Amino acid sequence: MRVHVADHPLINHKLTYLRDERTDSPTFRRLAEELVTLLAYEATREVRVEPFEIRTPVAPTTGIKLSKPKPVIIPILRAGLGMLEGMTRLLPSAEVGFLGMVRDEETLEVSAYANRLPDTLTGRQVFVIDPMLATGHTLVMAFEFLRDLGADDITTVCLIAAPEGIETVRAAADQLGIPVTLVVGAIDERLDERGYIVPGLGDAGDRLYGVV
Ligand SMILES: O=P(O)(O)OC[C@H]1O[C@H](OP(=O)(O)OP(=O)(O)O)[C@H](O)[C@@H]1O
Ligand SMILES: O=c1cc[nH]c(=O)[nH]1
Ligand SMILES: [Mg+2]
Repeated sequence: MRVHVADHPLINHKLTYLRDERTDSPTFRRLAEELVTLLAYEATREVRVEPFEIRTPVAPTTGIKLSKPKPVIIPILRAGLGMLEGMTRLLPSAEVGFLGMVRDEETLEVSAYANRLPDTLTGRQVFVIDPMLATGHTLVMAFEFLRDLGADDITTVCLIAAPEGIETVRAAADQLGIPVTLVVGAIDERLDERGYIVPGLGDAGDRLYGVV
């Protein structure tokens, strides 16, 4: 698994405000969207393109356009929804699938409650978006769903990751035999005893949408 940490002052500036416990929900949502747009720039560096003949007002020229099949963006609900708008702004022609997953706050085990994905993912560029990679259990289960649909090219975009979770996801990607790229805004210090990222930002879903 390739890991790319987007080290950029604008990203670090926005992450700092996102982390700040004084940041309210509307501002948190705006920052999450802005951050994913910046990270998506890196995550789409290898998006597939093909030559495209055009004519400018001055002369004919060959440019490029995104090739088919269209990429697929998969937000992991709830918190991944907070990154969807920013991602589709950069890839407006992408299709969008959905995975709903929640981790048990006590056991940290994950369960899936929603699954609406294309019939096949073979040959498609798949972008999984979820702000937090903590233990990695959520992403591992997501990869298993995607592997069952034939996924062979996955890029995951996260705002913050814990080192422990990255290693878990790396091992799972190797075991599943799927080429995975992880693009992340920051790798934090560690997980605490409740499975929260330290310093992190708390519960991303709650901060985006309130406690349910
Ligand atoms: O790496 P893990 O330890 O699996 O944790 C990461 C997951 O935890 C959060 O979701 P959560 O389960 O809180 O659901 P929510 O998005 O509905 O709040 C987050 O958005 C990730 O999906
Ligand atoms: O720190 C964490 C860990 C998991 N999920 C979150 O939203 N935050
Ligand atoms: Mg949550």
